[in-house]
Amino acid sequence: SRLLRLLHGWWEGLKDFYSPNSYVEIPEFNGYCGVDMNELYRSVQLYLNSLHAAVHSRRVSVSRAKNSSHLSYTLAPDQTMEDTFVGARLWWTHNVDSVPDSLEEKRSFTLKMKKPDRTRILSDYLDHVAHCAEEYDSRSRDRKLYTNNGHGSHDCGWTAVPFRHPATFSTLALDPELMDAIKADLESFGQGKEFYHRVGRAWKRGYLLHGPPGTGKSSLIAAMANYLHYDVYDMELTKVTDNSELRALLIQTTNKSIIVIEDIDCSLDLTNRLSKPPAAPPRRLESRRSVESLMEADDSRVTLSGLLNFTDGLWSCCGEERIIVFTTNHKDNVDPALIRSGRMDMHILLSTCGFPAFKCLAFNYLGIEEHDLFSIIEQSIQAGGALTPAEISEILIKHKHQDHYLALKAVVSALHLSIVTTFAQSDEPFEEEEEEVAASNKGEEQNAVVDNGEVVDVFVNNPPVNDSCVTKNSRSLTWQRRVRYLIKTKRLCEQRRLNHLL
Ligand SMILES: Nc1ncnc2c1ncn2[C@@H]1O[C@H](COP(=O)(O)OP(=O)(O)OP(=O)(O)O)[C@@H](O)[C@H]1O
Ligand SMILES: [Mg+2]
Repeated sequence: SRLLRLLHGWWEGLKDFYSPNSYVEIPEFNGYCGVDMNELYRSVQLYLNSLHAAVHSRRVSVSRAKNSSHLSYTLAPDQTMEDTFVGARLWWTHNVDSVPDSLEEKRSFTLKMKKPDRTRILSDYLDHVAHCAEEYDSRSRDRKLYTNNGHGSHDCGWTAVPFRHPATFSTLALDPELMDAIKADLESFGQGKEFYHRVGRAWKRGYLLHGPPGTGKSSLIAAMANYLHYDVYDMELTKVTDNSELRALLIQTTNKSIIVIEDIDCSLDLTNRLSKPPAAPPRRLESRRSVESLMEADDSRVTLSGLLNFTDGLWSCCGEERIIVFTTNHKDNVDPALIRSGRMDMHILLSTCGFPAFKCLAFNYLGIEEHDLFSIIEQSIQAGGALTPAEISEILIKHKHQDHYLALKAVVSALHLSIVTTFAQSDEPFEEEEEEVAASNKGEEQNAVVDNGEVVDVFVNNPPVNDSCVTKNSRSLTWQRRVRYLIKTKRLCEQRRLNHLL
């Protein structure tokens, strides 16, 4: 049998010598006994999957992992698929051999190419394969949403569920300039590997999202995760018992992930650092460090300094491609140390809906890009109508089976109510000129006032929906004046009523 093997070897060598082709084998496992997984094998598998051309070859194996939403295609055993690279043609074959006396199989890919191509392109081609595979893996893998629900131990503090939030940048109603800025920032972060290494910074970035409830902070986080194909770690700070648990949680997070701490000002008493009673003077010559750690030991909760270490201490660099996002409704309540630049690199204010953002919502919810009422809505927003995207989407959902006119009219009413409420709460004096305009504009409103004094409600329930109420000079100003006039009348009515009561 030794002779046979020798002859076989010679025969193969001879064949190789005269064959115009060259072959490269990529086994699934390294070494003879096969214990180490060969990374390249997996890359080739992903690469062929990414080409999707595998689907066109005669036989493919299709599989789906449990809970996954993606099908994965692989070449069936002994099937061949063709690829091209810088003008060369290459053929991949998947080999599956059964191992004698065992249930296991020996798998490998064979790459066939013309002999001259081997020296010319092989190493570039394999780099290309690895690169495409990595890209494909990060795009197609199922992402996870992790949370520290308090049941986990230090070994595994996170529990995961599939992350399938549908928010994307195209469904998000945002000021277009802000949206572009955020996207550009995320993109340059995602491609910044070399940059961060070159300048000696940890490859991470912090975003502070602030703004009133319902302006899309959580939705933006989901859109960011979907945009970059990152996992999300939703950290519930109140469930973390102490700083060391915080660190343990940090270490367990994977690369390419967003770590979120919502309502940062509510989850931690961030003033504790400033309002802490002065520590008793150290009795002996203790080092400053140990005094600090004693102070922290007092309250075994997570402290501000623990959180600062979390965001940019040495341990925060234990991985790469991390984004940390804090959200808050009141930026002023957050300790400045926590959000100084370098920790939170970009501060994003999400506020009430501007007109472009409204148009985006109207398109998403009603499927319309233009409508007669749009100009009225634009004017009302300019005149100070402030509704959050959440409030507007709520109105649009409520009316989604009705006429577009009714839905938009409801938005106009809500905007006017918000203007009226804001103005009514302020006690800005009216200017002379406005008084005059108001006087000259007396009309239906006056009648309404005479009726019962609830002029504002009349106005709000019957918003003027065409240009008839707008003078020719300046639309938005007239709107504002009109509203202010009404408020003034309402204030007067209230005053009269109060006087009457007195
Ligand atoms: N900018 C937006 N674009 C589209 N939809 C939005 C936007 N903002 C809010 N919404 C809608 O309003 C709902 C609430 O938004 P979200 O949870 O993102 O607000 P939030 O800012 O995180 O509020 P909170 O401060 O209360 O956590 C979402 O379900 C979303 O559909
Ligand atoms: Mg939220």
